[in-house]
Amino acid sequence: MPLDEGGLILRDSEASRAPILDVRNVTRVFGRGETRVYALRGATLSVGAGSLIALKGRSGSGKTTLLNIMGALDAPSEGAVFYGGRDGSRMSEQQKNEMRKKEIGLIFQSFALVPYLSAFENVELGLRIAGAPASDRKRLAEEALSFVGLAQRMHHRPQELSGGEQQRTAIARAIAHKPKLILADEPTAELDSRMGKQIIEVFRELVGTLGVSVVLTTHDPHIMNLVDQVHALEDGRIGSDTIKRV
Ligand SMILES: Nc1ncnc2c1ncn2[C@@H]1O[C@H](COP(=O)(O)OP(=O)(O)OP(=O)(O)O)[C@@H](O)[C@H]1O
Repeated sequence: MPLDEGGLILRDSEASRAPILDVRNVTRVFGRGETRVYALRGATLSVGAGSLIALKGRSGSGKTTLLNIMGALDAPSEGAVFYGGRDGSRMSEQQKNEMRKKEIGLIFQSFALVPYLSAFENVELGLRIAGAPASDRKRLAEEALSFVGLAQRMHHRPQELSGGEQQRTAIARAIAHKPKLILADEPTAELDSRMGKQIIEVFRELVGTLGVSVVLTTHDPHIMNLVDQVHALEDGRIGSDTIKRV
């Protein structure tokens, strides 16, 4: 019987059946008194293995807050989050850090690449932070950059790459350590529609070939047509117009 890091004992069948991420009735409140803001009010979402999911919603609807909680960068005020069956509230900060480094890949809108490092060096730095052994880093970085179609451009710095290539470098950095879950906050917002579509194709291939799950936020209706599920956030709730395509 596997003993998970949070100390919960799971039966084999339960462990394999558990969604990779389960957000249950999560409320997140910021501030106190008159400045109190409910960023999430009872949001529930389950992410199965190998799914490509979009979160949509107007500005301030709680998308980034939900993504941060999914990535264990933030914790709910009420409700529960289970990471692969592990109850987040029973995990220490160190356990969450380890999980984040090994099991989750984060991609931000602004790419967050180090400007004076090449694409390869940016990905290698990410692997170093994730604790990948030195002997594996070169191979893993090259594999990830080839996967996103940057084998020929990996020794260029971000400023010598197009917006789409920079975003693909950020994806390579997020996938190089082979996480189970990728969380991407508006990954296509700064790209034109053709490049945005290419990025979704990279995610689609990750989901199809490696069984990774991707949750992204977007305002773009074209992107929503390309994913498996679209969940609408409205005033901190996951609304009834959730569309499921699978
Ligand atoms: N650290 C914080 N302190 C106080 N209020 C916050 C904090 N983070 C978010 N909020 C508030 O919570 C609400 C939800 O914010 P969030 O960033 O999750 O929305 P969003 O849907 O991602 O918006 P956008 O599309 O503009 O990025 C907003 O009203 C925001 O002002």
